[in-house]
Amino acid sequence: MSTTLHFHKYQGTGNDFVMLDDRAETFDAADHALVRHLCDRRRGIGADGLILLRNHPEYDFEMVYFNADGHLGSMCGNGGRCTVAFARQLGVIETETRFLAADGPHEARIDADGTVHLRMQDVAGQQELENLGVFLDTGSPHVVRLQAAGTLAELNVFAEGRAIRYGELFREKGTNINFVEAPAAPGQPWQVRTYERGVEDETLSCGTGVTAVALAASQHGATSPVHLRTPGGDLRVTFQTQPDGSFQHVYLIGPATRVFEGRIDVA
Ligand SMILES: N[C@H](CCC[C@H](N)C(=O)O)C(=O)O
Repeated sequence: MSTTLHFHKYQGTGNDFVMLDDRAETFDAADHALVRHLCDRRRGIGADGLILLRNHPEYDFEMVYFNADGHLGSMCGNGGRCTVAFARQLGVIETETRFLAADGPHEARIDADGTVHLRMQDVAGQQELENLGVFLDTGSPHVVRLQAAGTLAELNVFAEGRAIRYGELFREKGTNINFVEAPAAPGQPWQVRTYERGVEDETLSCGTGVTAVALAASQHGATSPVHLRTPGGDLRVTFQTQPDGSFQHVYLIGPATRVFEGRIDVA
């Protein structure tokens, strides 16, 4: 007997997600094949990831994020903003919230124009990687690699990202890789293109990725707020740098848009 699954589709700067209202906890989170199918752009709905919104006894809701490969991911910044917008659409929250995600509690608020300010976890610091760039954990693992001026648009992010993700350093757990070009003139944004683990391809934008880029950019003279431009749109990151090199009060700020809702047949 086939059943239908009611879903919503959201996107934040072009990073897109299937959102399921799973407050009744009927979705089997161990069904990786189903998540993969729903995220399939030819046979399913199509998305970079899938998110369950669930009830939680101590928070407004819990966000359970899966990568498009069907496996539970770590934190997703664009998905986090979309989940906040979805929670408001469902009437679970109004304009401010405290919710739980894979990397711990998050606070967020929604502006009148729909912009979501999402507080990220404090970040302990960054690690130098020889001949590669820096590594930071912003809820998900990220390499930040600075590119020479004028080279980002032509870069083969898929091939270069894949080589690092499956290279010796990261093969086992994988990593996301952000390729970055510094602003050509003051007031212009940092440009970012990201290869995402779990999607195993370039996505139009990655929220934890631009967060990592903004923090890394502070070592190259960038000050909060940092403006970032991804192929899918613009984001802002604000933060405070501590004397020990850690980062606190980290916020990812940007849009979260509902695109459509529908039903899909599932076996
Ligand atoms: N797109 C997400 C990142 C998902 C993280 C995932 N790709 C992983 O590390 O497994 C974001 O906006 O932060």
